[in-house]
Amino acid sequence: MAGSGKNGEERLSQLREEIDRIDGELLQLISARARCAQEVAEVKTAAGDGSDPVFYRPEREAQVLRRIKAENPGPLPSEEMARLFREVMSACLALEKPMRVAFLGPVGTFTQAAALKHFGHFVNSAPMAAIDEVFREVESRQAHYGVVPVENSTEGMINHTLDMFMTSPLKICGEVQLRIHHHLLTAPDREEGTIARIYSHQQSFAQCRKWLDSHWHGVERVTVSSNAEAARRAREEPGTAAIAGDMAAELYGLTKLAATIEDRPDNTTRFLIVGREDVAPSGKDKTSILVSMRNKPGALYQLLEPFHSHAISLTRIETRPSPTGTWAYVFYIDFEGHVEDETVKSALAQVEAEAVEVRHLGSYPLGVL
Ligand SMILES: C=C(O[C@@H]1C=C(C(=O)O)C=C[C@H]1O)C(=O)O
Repeated sequence: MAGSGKNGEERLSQLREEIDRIDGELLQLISARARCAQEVAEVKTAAGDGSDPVFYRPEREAQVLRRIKAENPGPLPSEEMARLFREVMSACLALEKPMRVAFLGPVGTFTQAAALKHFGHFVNSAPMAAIDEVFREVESRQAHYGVVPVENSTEGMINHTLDMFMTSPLKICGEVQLRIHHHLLTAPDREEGTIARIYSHQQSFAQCRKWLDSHWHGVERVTVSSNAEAARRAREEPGTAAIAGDMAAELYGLTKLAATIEDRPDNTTRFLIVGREDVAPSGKDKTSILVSMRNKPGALYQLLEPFHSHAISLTRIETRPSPTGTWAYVFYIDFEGHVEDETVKSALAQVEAEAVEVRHLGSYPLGVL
């Protein structure tokens, strides 16, 4: 039988020697890569104007990760290979100065998981109590970037985030999607029969509504400000449970009464990365704009026609009430392409001719991870 007996032992020790040799090479190669990244930072500093130079380049990172996925020979899945390289780049970048990334907290939220997925684990992630605080932290230069949720595949748009762009000067620099798995969690010593109250965030309750109705009908549901807060309470209060994700479960040492209880198996949340700089084209980009139109017949048609005639694919259009007047509206539009593309420029010029105001919220790489 393979793997047993003297031959198996010999083969194992050969393979371990081979792994040691490869690890030695990897060590040298990763170090060589890190020295290159360090030198890139020196060049950027020398070319800059003396003010805080920007080392992080979202479009370049997207290109590196896309290439890794395209050229991955296996057997590791491309997603996993990209995640490994994500961490290598994150460590290389942190050599210069670890970035500070503000996210919608507290610690243990899905937004923190999204921030670490996008930037890797070598950034300093800073929890904020509310979406507007994330924006303020970046606007006031206390953080390099911010991460906020913008839409969920089950529950729709997060209007608070959209509305921030009406007043904030920040740019969208990236997007990241996260599969959201919810669990019913309790402190390890609790009995299932003693649970009289379930805590969670309103979005998570909505994403697990059917499951809760059929399994925990009649048990009190209490909405709190985040999943992590729900987990904290479940840890402390006897007779309670929480709906939250893996990060919060781990953080508060909770056990799963039931795993992956979301009603839809493809439950996904999309997050935006906000920052102060424009992002150069990466080759596969998306653009977000905010348009306010005059309230007249055909306004929506006039807004959409230029995208159609330039064969630009719209990925989303949302309507929000305008802050300036009753029954006036602003449209949030996401479309494929970068604002530096000629077709995009031409379509936007046409929209601008008809609109009261068009604001470019950012062009950024399509999420890779
Ligand atoms: C090395 C660079 O700087 C940073 C580090 C990168 C990397 O490690 O590959 C990529 C982009 C930047 O965030 C660069 O601009 O090429």
